[in-house]
Amino acid sequence: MPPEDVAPTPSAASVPAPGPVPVPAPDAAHPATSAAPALALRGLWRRFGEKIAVAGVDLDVPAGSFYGLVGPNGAGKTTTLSMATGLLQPDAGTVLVHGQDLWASPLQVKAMLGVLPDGVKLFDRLTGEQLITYAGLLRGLDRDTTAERTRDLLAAMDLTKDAGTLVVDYSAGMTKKVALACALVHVPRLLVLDEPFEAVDPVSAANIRDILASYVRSGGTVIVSSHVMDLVQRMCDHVAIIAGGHVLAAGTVDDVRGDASLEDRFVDLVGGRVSGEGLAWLRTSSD
Ligand SMILES: Nc1ncnc2c1ncn2[C@@H]1O[C@H](COP(=O)(O)OP(=O)(O)OP(=O)(O)O)[C@@H](O)[C@H]1O
Repeated sequence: MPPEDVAPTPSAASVPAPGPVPVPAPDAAHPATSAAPALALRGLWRRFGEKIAVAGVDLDVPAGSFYGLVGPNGAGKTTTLSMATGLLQPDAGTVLVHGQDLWASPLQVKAMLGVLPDGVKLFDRLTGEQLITYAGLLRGLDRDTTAERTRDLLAAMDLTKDAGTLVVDYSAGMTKKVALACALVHVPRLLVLDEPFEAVDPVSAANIRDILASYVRSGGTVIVSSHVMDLVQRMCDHVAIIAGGHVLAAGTVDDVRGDASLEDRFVDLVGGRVSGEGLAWLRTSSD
């Protein structure tokens, strides 16, 4: 949905139920302070040794948008999102979240963020219920609110029956879902999700999409990275295509894809298709 089509902020109770739980409206928890983009990246650079992972990324994510970040393996998506969320210091550039400089005021800015990082270790010797509770209390919620939201989030993620299981014993998809619950519990203004649907079953993925769509309708902003072009085309209203640490295209999904599908546009821009001819030895029959 383009930001201009975002409905006026409804109360949490009037948002269509995303699965079993109504997610509190982000703007109820964080009154709007400005019309600045939810996220503005300016001249972001990051090098690892000789490897330049991110080479001058500029990006504006409009407030109230559902923004997809796509790119081939090694494009720099995770590095960009890590710098955008305070997990990795940029070599150069600025990160503004709702107009505030993240690296200048990390504590204030991080209070507005909910982050599902890729590959960051969780406190997995806690149960799922304990981990969400810990995230809520760490974010300054009171015990009653934390308990209520933990229960709702466990239900929304289809984890109620596994609430007492240690996270270390969760499957990959269950781990992703409990980490997403931790990112949501304090009702951030900006949710940054690195490959949130990876390893998640189709029913849970549909429930999560509903939760995120409802969150956006109620005034929040979501950024997701994904390799599933069809999903991004259907779910997101904006998209950026990144390759080699650069933004190749960014804007509304319709503007970026033009008359083609997002996948075709992606392949056109990024290139890299190879024929299987070099793998002649892989054929199983002799003809
Ligand atoms: N900690 C690190 N040390 C060295 N190189 C790194 C490190 N993190 C990332 N890189 C390199 O930076 C580049 C960008 O990596 P990044 O993880 O940001 O890509 P990505 O777009 O998220 O990829 P994928 O889609 O495969 O997850 C890659 O070449 C990667 O090898």
